[in-house]
Amino acid sequence: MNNQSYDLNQLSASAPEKKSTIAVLRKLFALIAEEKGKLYLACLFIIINALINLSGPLLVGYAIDHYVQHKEYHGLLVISGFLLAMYLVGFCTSYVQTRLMGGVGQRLLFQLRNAVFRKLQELPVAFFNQNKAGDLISRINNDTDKLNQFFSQSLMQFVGSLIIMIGAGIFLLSIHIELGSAALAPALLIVVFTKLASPWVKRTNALNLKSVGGMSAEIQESLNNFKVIIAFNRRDYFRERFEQVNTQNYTTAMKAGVANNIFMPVYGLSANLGQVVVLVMGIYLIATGSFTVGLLISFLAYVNNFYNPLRQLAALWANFQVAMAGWDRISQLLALESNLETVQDNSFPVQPALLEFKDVSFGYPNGKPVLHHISFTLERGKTYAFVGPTGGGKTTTASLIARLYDPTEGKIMLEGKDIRSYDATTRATTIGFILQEPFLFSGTVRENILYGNEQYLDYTNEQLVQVVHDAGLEALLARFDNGLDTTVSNSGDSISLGQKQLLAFMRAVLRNPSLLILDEATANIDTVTEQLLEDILRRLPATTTRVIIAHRLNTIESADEIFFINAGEVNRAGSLQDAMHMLLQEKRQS
Ligand SMILES: Nc1ncnc2c1ncn2[C@@H]1O[C@H](COP(=O)(O)OP(=O)(O)OP(=O)(O)O)[C@@H](O)[C@H]1O
Repeated sequence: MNNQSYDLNQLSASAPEKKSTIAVLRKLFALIAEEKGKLYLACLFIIINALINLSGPLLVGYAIDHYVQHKEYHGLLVISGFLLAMYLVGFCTSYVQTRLMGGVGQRLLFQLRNAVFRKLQELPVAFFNQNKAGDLISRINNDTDKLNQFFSQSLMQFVGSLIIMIGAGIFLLSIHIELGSAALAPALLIVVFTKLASPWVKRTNALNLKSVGGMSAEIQESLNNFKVIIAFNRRDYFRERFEQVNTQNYTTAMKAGVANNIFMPVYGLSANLGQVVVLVMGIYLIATGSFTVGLLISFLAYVNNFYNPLRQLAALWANFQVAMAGWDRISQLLALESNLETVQDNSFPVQPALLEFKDVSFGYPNGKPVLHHISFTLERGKTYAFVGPTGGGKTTTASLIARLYDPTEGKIMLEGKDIRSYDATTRATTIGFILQEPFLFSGTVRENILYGNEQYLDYTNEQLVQVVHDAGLEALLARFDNGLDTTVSNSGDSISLGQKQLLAFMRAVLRNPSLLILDEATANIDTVTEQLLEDILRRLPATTTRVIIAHRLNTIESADEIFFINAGEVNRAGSLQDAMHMLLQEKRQS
């Protein structure tokens, strides 16, 4: 039911997206819909530029046949002046077009990165469990930039080259249909080759982007764990692993390089074939008197005008395949939907329990079941303890209460209503969760304790200190040298683990939740401070329900009820002694 896989690498392997190029381009253009005006203007300039390029050879041919051969230098000067003016206009339109498209590409990049980041924020915890941060960063940074490069640098060149090519083709056929057809014939070779080679080029680039993502994930993992690496002297091991992914990246990049350059020689060969055909046939036609020298020069220039853009198209086509491979990786991510959907629950429960598990089962995606048909209730104002052996399922149960995941079977009711019917904000204000490994943001103590709490955002430090005092948290704040202004850097790495837990505790208590879950929240705190936390917990409003997960049984002495969680079951333990007994007796089976 809710065991959807979010592993992007697995998804791409099992269901490679098959979308037409036009459909993809349409989707991308929709992202920059407000840039339409600029796109049209850039298109207009590129058309002007193409027309200038196309009319050049015709004028040159005309000048040779009418002025050079008859030695009419005035006419020649006029045509030369005209050509110069045209090329200057061409320079200006080309410059403006490049600037316009540079902006469009950057805005597309901006929109894409926003869209990907927004999507990341919508996705459930299961998604982050199954994907490596480094690979996601690579998708946001690297893959989106491939699209930017195509849009800002290649797209208009692509359009321009196409127009010049089509125009030159038309001129060639209209000047002399037989000679024109002969000149264009080698282009068929290109069409067939492009059709055959493109899927391979795209695939090779996709593999390369994937290995860039893999390398980024490897770097991220070793940077995150550098302390363990140094402490265990595992530098060699990580160096080897990095060398492995780097070698893989090198190999895929080399293959992508070959693939991206494969079009160039074939296109060059066709262009040369075209020139040779025209030269041979053209000289023959001049000899038979059915063609002029001026026309042959114009003709050769148009053959150039046809094949040069084609050569450019070879490079641009490769860029396009890279961009499409990048887009596939981005669109896989954008297509994911959170499986934590919101449901309607219009019931009006009378005096419901604060929280109820109704026949709940749960297992992680691709993992074994963790909870089997669990039912229990949590009443308002009571303190509950979850105990059990390591890996027994305590954190999983707490994560289900906070709706980090949905049950695979059964229902969880919050205040008598399906927990899935609450919006994320209401749920987060009702349920406070202090995680086993609290995460802090770089900033100050103030910013961290007000994280996700709109209520006190506008308070001055003095007012906030008063709030902290009223909540009985002042002794905790005193553990930080500069109080609210103490700097927390490196995502909390600059302070001790115990201090991190204190901050997470303050953050949760200040939100005044109806249900506060503490998952091993005091594991790194000294006994005196722990006593302090217990006092603070006791002073929470009488209606606040507390769920304490702890291995140290003394921390749960004050619990009203103890649940023993193990082997997929949740059982009432009765007293602390019972819990102790169960812990000693039970072998972990889950
Ligand atoms: N993100 C995850 N993906 C897959 N399996 C997981 C995940 N988190 C936990 N598990 C598995 O679920 C089971 C229960 O884990 P859980 O963290 O709930 O245990 P716990 O009782 O809280 O343990 P501890 O006391 O060590 O914190 C374990 O077998 C664990 O391996």
